[in-house]
Amino acid sequence: MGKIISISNQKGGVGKTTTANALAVNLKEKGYKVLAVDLDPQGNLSFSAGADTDMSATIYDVLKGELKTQYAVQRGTVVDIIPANILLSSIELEFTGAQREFLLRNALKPLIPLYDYILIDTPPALGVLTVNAFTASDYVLVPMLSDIFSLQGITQLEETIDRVRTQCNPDIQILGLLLTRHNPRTRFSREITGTVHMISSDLNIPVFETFIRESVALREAQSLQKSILDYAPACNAVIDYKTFTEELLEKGLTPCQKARMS
Ligand SMILES: Nc1ncnc2c1ncn2[C@@H]1O[C@H](COP(=O)(O)OP(=O)(O)OP(=O)(O)O)[C@@H](O)[C@H]1O
Repeated sequence: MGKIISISNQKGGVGKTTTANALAVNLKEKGYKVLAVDLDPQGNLSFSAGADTDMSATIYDVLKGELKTQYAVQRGTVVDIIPANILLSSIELEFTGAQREFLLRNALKPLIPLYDYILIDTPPALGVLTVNAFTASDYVLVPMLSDIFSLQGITQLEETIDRVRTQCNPDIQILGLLLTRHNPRTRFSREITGTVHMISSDLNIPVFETFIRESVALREAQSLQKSILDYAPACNAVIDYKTFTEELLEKGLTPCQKARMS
């Protein structure tokens, strides 16, 4: 049975999409069957994975109940993906009924036996889409920048996850905080890292030992819709994401049973 992981932080531009893409590529490289789900109306993960978002079905059609989930899966240039486009932004207004938090969870159920990992890229907000992602997920992974604004949002994120745990998904676990675009050599970064550790121990959320350094090659690979492992295997951030994937797997993120190959 596949494990579902939301990559989430309500702050924008902290590396959610990049982490979803990099983790998907690395897990696939290790032989796992991986599905990426773009739940961000900006559709950046869909673009970087080489998915078509104009003519093909998207997660919006699935959540509206107009299409079986399987039919929205595309074989992207990087991994299998259910894409998103801007239409998804109307979900907040369109879905006002009871049980609306469970739409994604119900939609993904038939795919769980087919994949080892399902990675959900969430939008930079704590609205109905993110709550749907948390309700569907076994785990949440929180990328963050080493800056003060990122720190301020962590408590609010933790409260939202707590609320989902109480109301919709008692099993959800926070995997930890992943520092992205991090430069440990500046004094400021070191100071912030100290504060991150303080907050994380207050909230009982681990910080990953691996952090991700800044590498322009990541941006290039995304804009060329290429796998980061093919495009720039030796660049710092790509090496860091590989190490991070190992750390994640070592810390117990193993699927219950390898998915059957389709
Ligand atoms: N380690 C890195 N090195 C260099 N650039 C990076 C790195 N991580 C992310 N970026 C770049 O930073 C920008 C924001 O990253 P990304 O889109 O992954 O953030 P996000 O949290 O998903 O954003 P949003 O909240 O808008 O969805 C992108 O242009 C991405 O290519």
